[in-house]
Amino acid sequence: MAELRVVVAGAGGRMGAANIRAVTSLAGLTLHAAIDRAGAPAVGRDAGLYAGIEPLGVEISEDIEAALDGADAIIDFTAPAASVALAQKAGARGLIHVIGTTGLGEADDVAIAAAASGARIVKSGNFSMGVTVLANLVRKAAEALAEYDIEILEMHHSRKVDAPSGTALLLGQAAAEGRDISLRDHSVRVRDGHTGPREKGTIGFATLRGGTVVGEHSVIFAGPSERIEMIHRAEDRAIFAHGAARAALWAQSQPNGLYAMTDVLGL
Ligand SMILES: NC(=O)C1=CN([C@@H]2O[C@H](COP(=O)(O)OP(=O)(O)OC[C@H]3O[C@@H](n4cnc5c(N)ncnc54)[C@H](OP(=O)(O)O)[C@@H]3O)[C@@H](O)[C@H]2O)C=CC1
Ligand SMILES: O=C(O)C1=N[C@H](C(=O)O)C[C@H](O)C1
Repeated sequence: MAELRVVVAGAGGRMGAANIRAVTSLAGLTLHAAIDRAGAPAVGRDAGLYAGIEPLGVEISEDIEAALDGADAIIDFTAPAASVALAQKAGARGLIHVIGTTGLGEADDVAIAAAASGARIVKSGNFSMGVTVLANLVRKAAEALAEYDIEILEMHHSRKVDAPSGTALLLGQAAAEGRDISLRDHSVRVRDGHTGPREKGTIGFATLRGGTVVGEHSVIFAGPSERIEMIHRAEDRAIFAHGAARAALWAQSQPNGLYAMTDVLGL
């Protein structure tokens, strides 16, 4: 099979750099173009040098349409509005679109699902193998421990702009599926002041921010006289970038549609 020609979106960002390193180091992919927000400081810089590796001769560009000409796939860890716009372009051109962006609203999700009629879109709040497997374990534990209270705690670096994290919501969704309830109707995202006792059957979220933490998530099942804690600690952004690259390669042999990382891993 020919090498997959990948456009890395958000090339000037933390994940953009990790994605450039992954795409240029893994077999089966080639860096076709790198793009960033119009006017961003990375625009005009060599994508390799910006990502801390050797020069690649690929300049980070703000011209999205030119970048997509001749491309097969977009790996996109940017911002919600940018990801929706890229999904629509991927749909119009029949591309593969891997979306790692978090903080998407309901309208964004609807627009991305609509774009997937013309594209192969793989979207996940976390592209690591560890979290994808953890979500399956959480679903099973939530079902088996039907009476236990579920709390999800996450900590990320001080530059993160959305909360709860996409991963916390993904794990919450897995727990809700295990309980056969709607996460939207059962989640408690903030506690402050005189809250009263915990409402039975809810899924609580707590958010910590600070320093350079790549990403830590705990799912706590608290029952009578015992507690189970499932913890994932991300140590390097390469785990997300490698998962995204794997998703792009997997999507090559799929029909148009919207997929999750569980589909990629066959879970
Ligand atoms: N699903 C997963 O596995 C993971 C998801 N993420 C998510 O990925 C996203 C990015 O994270 P991170 O790299 O840390 O954030 P950064 O802020 O470091 O990077 C985001 C990049 O996207 C750029 N950008 C913003 N708007 C546009 C646009 N319209 N077109 C092109 N580029 C744009 C930003 O430019 P500028 O700064 O100039 O605005 C920046 O370079 C977040 O939503 C984060 O939560 C992160 C890690 C793993
Ligand atoms: O913004 C980040 O950094 C991360 N975002 C994702 C999330 O919101 O869960 C994934 C990872 O935890 C890092």
